[in-house]
Amino acid sequence: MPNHITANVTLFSVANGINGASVIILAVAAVLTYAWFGPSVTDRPYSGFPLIGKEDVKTTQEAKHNWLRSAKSLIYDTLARTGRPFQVLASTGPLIILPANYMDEVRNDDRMTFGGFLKKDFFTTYPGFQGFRPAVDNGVFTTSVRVGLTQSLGQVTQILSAETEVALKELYPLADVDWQSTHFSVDALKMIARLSSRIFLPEPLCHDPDWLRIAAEYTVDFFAAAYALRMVPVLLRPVVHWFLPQTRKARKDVEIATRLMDPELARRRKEYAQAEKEGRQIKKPVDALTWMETVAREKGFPAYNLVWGQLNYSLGAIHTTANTFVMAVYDLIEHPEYVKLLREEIEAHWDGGALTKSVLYNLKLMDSFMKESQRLSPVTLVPINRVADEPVTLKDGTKIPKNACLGIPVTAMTDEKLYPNALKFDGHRFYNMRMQPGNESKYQFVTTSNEHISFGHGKHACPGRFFASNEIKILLVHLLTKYDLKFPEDQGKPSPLEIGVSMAPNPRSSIMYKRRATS
Ligand code: HEM
Repeated sequence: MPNHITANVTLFSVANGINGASVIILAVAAVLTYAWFGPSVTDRPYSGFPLIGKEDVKTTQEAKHNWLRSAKSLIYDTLARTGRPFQVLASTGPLIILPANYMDEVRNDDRMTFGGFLKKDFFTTYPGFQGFRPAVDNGVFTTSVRVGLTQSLGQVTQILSAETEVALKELYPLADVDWQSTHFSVDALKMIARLSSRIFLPEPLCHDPDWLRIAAEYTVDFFAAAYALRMVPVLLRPVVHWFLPQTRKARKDVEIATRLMDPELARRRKEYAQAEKEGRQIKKPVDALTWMETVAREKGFPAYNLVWGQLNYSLGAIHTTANTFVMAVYDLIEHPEYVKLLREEIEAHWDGGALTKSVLYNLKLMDSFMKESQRLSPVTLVPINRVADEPVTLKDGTKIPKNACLGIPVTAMTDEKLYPNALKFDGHRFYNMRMQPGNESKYQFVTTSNEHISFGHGKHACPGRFFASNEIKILLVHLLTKYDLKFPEDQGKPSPLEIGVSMAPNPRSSIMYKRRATS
């Protein structure tokens, strides 16, 4: 403490007859109170961008809550009115929103990084948050998805299909009975966690109920912990993160995942070391542990943490795919004419035997249907997120300060100039565009563009989208051929829960299902 302050404190305590301990307690309380309620440096808006969403509220906290409640209208209304960059106070602090026409400039510019965004927003240095460390620390995780997972798609399609059959039978077992009700988004999360784990981890670990719980829940626990910690002033986070129930839960998940995976990792290390000693080639299992281990060795990261890598697979793959799948199923129920058309398409290309990559490729109406569903119901309103690692001046003179967070929202996906009748669901939209000469690869579910950015676009476009596409198609094939679906009489298509920029199906909403007589 500087001398003059110590002197003043001493004088103050002597004058008031308060002992030293009380002064220290009072001083700590004052610092904590200031830290909690005082303005935070990280919440200070950037210069040069109008701040939207704080006009009618007094405090930063209120502005952050306003963003959580009304992100969609703040983005759409402001861009419709001004068409210009602006900033909001997101729960993470100020966030610059750039209109869609900045896409070309941002998507491949290395000065604005996706890893920087994860690092800044998700506390990757605190225990419990290690699930995003792999995506931030080095390129091993992303390369393992881009190369290992994508190249294995042919090999894993049949495994996914067989696992889907078993999972569906277990979840919806009853044959020859009337309509049953279920919370479909909860089931979908279980199914995607199970299918993805079947590919990412070896047996029997992939079926371990404790692991399956982590695979489905770590994302929720992780984001809940991040939200809770963001509400704590920056100065106090290094201490408070040890005590919040949400951060403790995330830490516990990482502990359990480590305990579950350690024996398998130790077994593999021993086996590979022995084989190397004997100069023997071994056939490694096709799973994410192998993909990450291979890339880590090639890139020179022998101490790469495969448990954290596996958690990163869950964070990236499971909720995103489950939510996209649920939205597609809701759209199917809302547009039953497509149930008939998609069943006909499946019948035309699949004999009920092995479900191959090429069968999935030929399901072009299903592909279009999924893309249309994702266009109107993306899992996030801002799929492109970056942090500027240095000051950046864009072509029109817009200056992005160093360390600023920026995002590009999905507004182009409902732009009438790009999509006639943009708000109307048209399952044939992309099928018809794809059938135009020269367009075969332009409008597939996995194709990214400035006009369809649900998987991002450019350098960081989601490398897991090919796998996600196959997983969703396999689920739809089995669901459509084996079950009839409808909404309960008293409930239409459920609206998604909108929390900030996240759009998630409401877990309380139900659908009805009935096993088809022919299945
Ligand atoms: C429907 C499901 C999915 C959606 C909607 C989705 C969406 C996204 C988005 C919006 C991005 C950021 C792109 C950008 O900034 O340009 C992204 C990145 C990424 N996704 Fe996905 N994703 C999905 C499934 C998956 C799956 C199954 C995996 C596999 C593990 C995965 C792994 C990744 C990785 C590694 C990145 C970072 C890429 C990079 O930094 O270059 N995603 N995803």
